[in-house]
Amino acid sequence: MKHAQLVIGTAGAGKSTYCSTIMQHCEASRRTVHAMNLDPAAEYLAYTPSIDIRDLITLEEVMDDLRYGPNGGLVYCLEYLLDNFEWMENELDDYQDDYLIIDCPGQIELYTHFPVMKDFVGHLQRLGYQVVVVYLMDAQFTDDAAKFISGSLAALSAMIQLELPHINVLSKIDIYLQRHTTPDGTQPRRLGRRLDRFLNFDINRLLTDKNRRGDMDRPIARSNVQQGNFASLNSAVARLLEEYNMVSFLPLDITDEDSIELVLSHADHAIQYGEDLEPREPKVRLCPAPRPRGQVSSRIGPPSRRPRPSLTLPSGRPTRSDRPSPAPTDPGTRRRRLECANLAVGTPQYKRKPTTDPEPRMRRAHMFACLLALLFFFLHALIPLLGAGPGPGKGPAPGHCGVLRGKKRPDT
Ligand SMILES: Nc1nc2c(ncn2[C@@H]2O[C@H](COP(=O)(O)OP(=O)(O)OP(=O)(O)O)[C@@H](O)[C@H]2O)c(=O)[nH]1
Repeated sequence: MKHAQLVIGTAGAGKSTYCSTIMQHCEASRRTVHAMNLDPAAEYLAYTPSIDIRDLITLEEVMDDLRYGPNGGLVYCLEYLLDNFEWMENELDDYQDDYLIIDCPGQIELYTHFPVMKDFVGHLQRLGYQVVVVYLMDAQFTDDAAKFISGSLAALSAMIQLELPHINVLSKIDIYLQRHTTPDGTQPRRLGRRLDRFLNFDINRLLTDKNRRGDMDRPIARSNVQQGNFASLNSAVARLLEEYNMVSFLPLDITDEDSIELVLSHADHAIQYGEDLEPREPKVRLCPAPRPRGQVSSRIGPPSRRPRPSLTLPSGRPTRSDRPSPAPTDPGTRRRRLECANLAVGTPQYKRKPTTDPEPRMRRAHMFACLLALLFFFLHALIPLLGAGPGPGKGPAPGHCGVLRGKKRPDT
């Protein structure tokens, strides 16, 4: 199974930064990920792409040669890519089984109006790729409820147009937190709750909350949502999105490893990444030599499963480097744990023999049943002879002396 993330979003939302952040994060956890740049106008990228549309065509060439404007030129470049998709197939051949992160251009109409991106995804799917869309929206959109609603509608529009598993991400949370932090380093008490309303699209609260001065440095601007000619339309659209639970967001703070992991794990889950991976064989020798105390290889053990982080606000959480390292374990305990781990993965030399072999037990039960049957048979055969005495019609044959029980043989 092949997997890919299609990273889209408004211009400057942080798509390239997201790609580079995810790549670094995966590299650190020894996961192979390759980036593909689909922006023919990109001048600077924060990562090194393995596949780059600029190797095929650039916006500059199109604008110079065909005298197109930047937006028309961009659409032309992507259509040119689709017309020459064999080039892309050749490029993809080098990364057959790898996870791809595809950095897309920032023109939102490519996902909401034109069919080019949908066709591009169709080609990928024909090659066997499972694709998830990661839609990025800048956290500064939360400053204004109207802006936020229109950004959410754009996300919804892309979701409907592309018809793919879809994740919405509120990017640049680090900047958002910084902006709301006072010079003495404290954050307003309501900051988390305020952000939560956007993440869960609790627009009802956004529209009805009183913006008391002093609650926030920057109160949510609601004026253009609740006033003017479009107040009812705005409210209706917002309530529709909220009631049908169509849009929600994950926070992304690129300075917080847990936040990055949260977004990545949602994306992985959406395309079932990792479910077809074979658990790696532990590297253990068949007849392990006794290890000196305290030298236990930490690589041995069952394949570790990353705990799925809960969907909580990243603010104020310690980063991975801040967390205290676990207390050292004594070598004896570690050895016992290692043995347990090896038992759990069924390493041959540690396979425990069943304490009782089932075969002899079965045989014994079988013999016992036979004996019982024989005894039963003999009892049935002997009882009439021994106990019953001559009954009517069952007496000894004439001339037979018989056995007279309890009676003396009459003297003759
Ligand atoms: N502090 C911070 N800066 C960010 C973050 N994401 C992006 N930026 C900055 O925002 C600017 C734009 O980011 P890009 O990653 O180039 O955005 P983009 O969406 O790829 O831009 P286009 O491709 O032009 O649409 C750059 O200066 C980044 O350094 C973030 O999470 N935190």
